[in-house]
Amino acid sequence: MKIAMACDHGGLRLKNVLKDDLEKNGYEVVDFGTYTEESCDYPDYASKAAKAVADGTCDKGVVVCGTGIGVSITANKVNGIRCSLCHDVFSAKATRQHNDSNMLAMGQRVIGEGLALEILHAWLESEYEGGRHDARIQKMMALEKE
Ligand SMILES: O=C(CO)[C@H](O)[C@H](O)[C@H](O)COP(=O)(O)O
Repeated sequence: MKIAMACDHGGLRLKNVLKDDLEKNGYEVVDFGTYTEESCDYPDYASKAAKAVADGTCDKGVVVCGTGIGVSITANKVNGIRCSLCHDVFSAKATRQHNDSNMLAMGQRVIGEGLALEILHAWLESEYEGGRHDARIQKMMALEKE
C-alpha cells in the first residue's frame, strides 16, 4: 500500500516517526514535505498529499501539523478526500469503519508518539463496513458538486 505523507514544521518530528514505522512495516511512503524545521505554510504540503490520494497515485494519506487541524482542513478541500483528525484509537477505527476515511491527520503538539503510532495502525488496519454508511458517504461527497 502506498501512503502519501505531508507536514509543516510543527509536525515534522512526528511525521518522520510515523514514516519510519510505516516503512519498517512494508508500506511504501511518498513524502511530500516539508523536510526541515524552517517555518512554512501547511497548505503547501497537505494539498500535495491530498491530491495524490484523490488522483489515485497513493492509496491513503497521513498528514501532521502542530494540531492536525490545519492539515485536515486543507486536505478536506480537495475533492474526493475524507480526512479525519484523530487523537484517540476509537475514533481512528470508527472513521475507517463508518466514513471510509482516506486520510488521517494528527497533531504533534497534541499527542505523544506512542499514541500516534497506535492511532496510525488502528486506522490503517480497520476496514470500511459499507451497508448503511454508503448512502451517508454519498450524501457527503455530493456536496462537492453543489
Ligand atoms: O494549523 C495549525 C493550527 O491548527 C497547525 O498547528 C500549525 O502547525 C500551526 O499553526 C503552526 O504554528 P506556528 O506558530 O507557526 O509554529
